Amino acid sequence: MSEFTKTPGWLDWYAGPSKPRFQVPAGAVDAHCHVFGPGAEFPYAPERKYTPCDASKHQLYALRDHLGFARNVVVQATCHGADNRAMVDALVHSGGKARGVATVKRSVTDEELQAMHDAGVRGVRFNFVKRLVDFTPKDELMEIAARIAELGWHVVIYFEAVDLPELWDFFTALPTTVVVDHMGRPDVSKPVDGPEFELFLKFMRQHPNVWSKVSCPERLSVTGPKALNGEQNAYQDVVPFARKVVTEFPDRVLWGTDWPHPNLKDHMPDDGLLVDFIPHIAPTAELQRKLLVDNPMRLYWPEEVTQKG
Ligand SMILES: O=C(O)c1cc(C(=O)O)oc(=O)c1
Repeated sequence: MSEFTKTPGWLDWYAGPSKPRFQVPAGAVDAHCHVFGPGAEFPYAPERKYTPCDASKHQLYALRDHLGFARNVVVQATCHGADNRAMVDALVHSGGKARGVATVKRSVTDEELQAMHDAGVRGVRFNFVKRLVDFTPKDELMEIAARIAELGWHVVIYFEAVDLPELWDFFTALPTTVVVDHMGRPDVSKPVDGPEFELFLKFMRQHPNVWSKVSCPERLSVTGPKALNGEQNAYQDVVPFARKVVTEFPDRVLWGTDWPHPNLKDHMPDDGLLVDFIPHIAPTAELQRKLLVDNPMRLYWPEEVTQKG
């Protein structure tokens, strides 16, 4: 029994997801997911902004197998702050089938970074979403970025679309590959060719080190329909945005379930139906293979990628 009480209104992850109709290519990577605790073993951080339900590594890997994925990238969730033990424990017990993205402070030692590297961590996450984290000074983040660059790691950034102009100079000064969570959270009620999303596309066009996760339609969608009850055409309002990114930058996109879907307020999607969303945004077998296999392998398991040509 955990001593933690969930945030009021918390939606637990969807039990008994359907089997996807879309069969992901062999070797597919779920490149954005989390573990929560379990709180009794890996307590949630005192500075957290929400208290989730537990979501263990065993449950994550059972979902991986059920959905037909081969590997995971486990991203440190903000409810664990800069205590990476639950995430690292998931990597260590994955049989080499999971890599991770950590959250660290300036005080992290070189030995701690090396230990995380040995466990499979390949990136750090900088979070600018105000409801999730307190502000970390940019000079501190830049110092961390310079240190992790030495290890060949990258930086994952999470921000809201309206904040991109203010963060632009910082993001474009980062010395590593930069991976944007959830397409920079576009407001999909605005036009796909409007100034807000154009700025995001310009960010990717002008900076070839910037990648994007085309994840979280369930979070971004305004009009649905929801990925529930067998719905095969879920989150139609997100499709033009994600498809635009996938087709324009096919070698710099990643996809992830975002399981266990922290902080959803409206509904909890059936993860099997979320997988069925993929062919709507990556319509060809080649785009699907790049999105689900080639790109995440190049970023997270480069030593397993055979050099071509
Ligand atoms: O939008 C969110 O609430 C959210 C939260 C977290 C986290 O708490 O780490 O991660 C995500 O990818 C998304």
